[in-house]
Amino acid sequence: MAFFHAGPAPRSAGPRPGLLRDGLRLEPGLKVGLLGGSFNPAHEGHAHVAETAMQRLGLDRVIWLVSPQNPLKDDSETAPLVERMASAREFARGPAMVVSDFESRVGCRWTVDTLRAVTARHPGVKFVWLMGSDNLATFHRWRGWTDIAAAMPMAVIARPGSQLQSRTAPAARRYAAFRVPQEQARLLPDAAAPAWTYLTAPLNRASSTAIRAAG
Ligand SMILES: Nc1ncnc2c1ncn2[C@@H]1O[C@H](COP(=O)(O)OP(=O)(O)OP(=O)(O)O)[C@@H](O)[C@H]1O
Ligand SMILES: O=C(O)c1ccc[n+]([C@@H]2O[C@H](COP(=O)([O-])O)[C@@H](O)[C@H]2O)c1
Repeated sequence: MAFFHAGPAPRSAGPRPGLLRDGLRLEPGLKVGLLGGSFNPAHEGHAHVAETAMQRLGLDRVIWLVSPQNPLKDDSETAPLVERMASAREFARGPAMVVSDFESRVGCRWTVDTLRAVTARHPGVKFVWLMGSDNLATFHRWRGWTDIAAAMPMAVIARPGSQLQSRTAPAARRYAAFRVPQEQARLLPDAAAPAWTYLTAPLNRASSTAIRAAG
């Protein structure tokens, strides 16, 4: 199957830059996971999330969206974007993983804006938002969180230390009726938002905070 079509973007996509550089575009119908993160630095936990989602959801691609700055985190500890892009590339192994500076190029910091920009630029692509369960626990504090949930289906990957808290979080309760059992996770990319699933993969303990503390 051809994943990418090289050449000019179609008229319907407009002239605006998309998730990929170099004149490449994502074919309509592709199932694409979006893994937003600070990657400060990247680590095996990110590869674990991306690979788990790829396998369990049957994704064609996972795009690692390197955030210019998490709006809820202190920026004094954030390494320059070029360093975090390079770090993400070290762990995003294989042709199905793509590291993107889209948010920096289009000037988005808030995920709700990013998802609007992404879906407008890539009509017909089946996107799924990916995140660890620590982020589900605090998801209700994100700007426009109900709009994010309405923008595309979401897959949450279990992370040590946040599993119980995330399962009882306001977002989990609000969208309980739209939860797809993990045994049926392959249906998620074709499901209508706010469908979501919670994947209890084997756990991975890696964290950027621990790496920074050790370094
Ligand atoms: N070990 C892990 N297991 C599950 N999800 C993870 C893991 N590590 C990171 N994630 C998820 O990957 C995404 C990007 O994470 P991020 O770049 O913030 O790394 P982090 O290790 O959480 O960083 P920090 O410790 O600085 O907060 C988030 O959705 C986060 O929940
Ligand atoms: O938009 C928000 O309100 C918001 C609040 C917290 C985190 N995010 C996004 O969540 C993703 C994971 O962030 P992080 O720092 O945990 O890697 C990343 O894409 C952030 O931009 C987004």
